[in-house]
Amino acid sequence: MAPGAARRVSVLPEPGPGLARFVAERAAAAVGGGRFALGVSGGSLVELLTLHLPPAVGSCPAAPARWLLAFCDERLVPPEHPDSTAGARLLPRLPGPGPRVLAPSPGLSPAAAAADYAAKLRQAFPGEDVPVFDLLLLGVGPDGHTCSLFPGHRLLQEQETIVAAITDSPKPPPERITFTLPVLNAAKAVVFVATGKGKAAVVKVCIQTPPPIHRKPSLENPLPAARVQPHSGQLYWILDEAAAKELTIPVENSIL
Ligand SMILES: O=C1O[C@H](COP(=O)(O)O)[C@@H](O)[C@H](O)[C@H]1O
Repeated sequence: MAPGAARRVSVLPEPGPGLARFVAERAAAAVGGGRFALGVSGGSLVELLTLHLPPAVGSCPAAPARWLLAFCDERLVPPEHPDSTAGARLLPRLPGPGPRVLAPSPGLSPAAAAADYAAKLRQAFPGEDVPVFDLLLLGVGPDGHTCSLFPGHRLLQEQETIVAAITDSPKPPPERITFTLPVLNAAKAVVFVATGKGKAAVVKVCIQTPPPIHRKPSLENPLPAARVQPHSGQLYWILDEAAAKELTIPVENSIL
């Protein structure tokens, strides 16, 4: 952990409703100061959100109309493709009026899509070198990737760009764009969500292996998800029992 950063690990029988309530509470707290900037990853997480977020955020002051919703990574496929996160069913299900959505523009090359999305972010976060999200919701793959940052990939070293293009993703589809670690680590709060026994081993490595603070991180270690240590924000892991089954540390049974 970065000095000063708080981390909580919660194991819930059904993470979806707890996660949705958590997002609603964060939204209600943040909109007092203006808007609620939320970043969402893809994969199983967006499916959980599609089911559980809409009923949790219908009422003011958590209402999505005051949100800025962005995608932490996106697979470069047409919006109607099942791999598209922005094209997933979440957005139409949120109660209206909907959030302001920042999504990568379809039909561009990976490099152009990354530059275009970075420009949209810069416009939405004026005056901030690195956009500071109120909350980022992230997943983790069984290999330890998060967003489209994969183990051993050179993008883990990226410090200048806020959105990077990847054309050799080991997980299909190969062309994607992704927030870089500086954006993930600038957030006020980051929540990792992992479910299922296929995530148990990587969850244990990410949560229980201390970061090698005594030396510059190598390409291989720590895993991408374990490199997310918000500088001054909070870090949460929300797990179901299967994903938590290899943990040997004390965990909480609530998130709020
Ligand atoms: O490819 C991706 O994978 C990760 C993990 O997805 P999951 O389905 O195993 O939960 C996801 O967080 C990321 O956004 C996505 O592009």
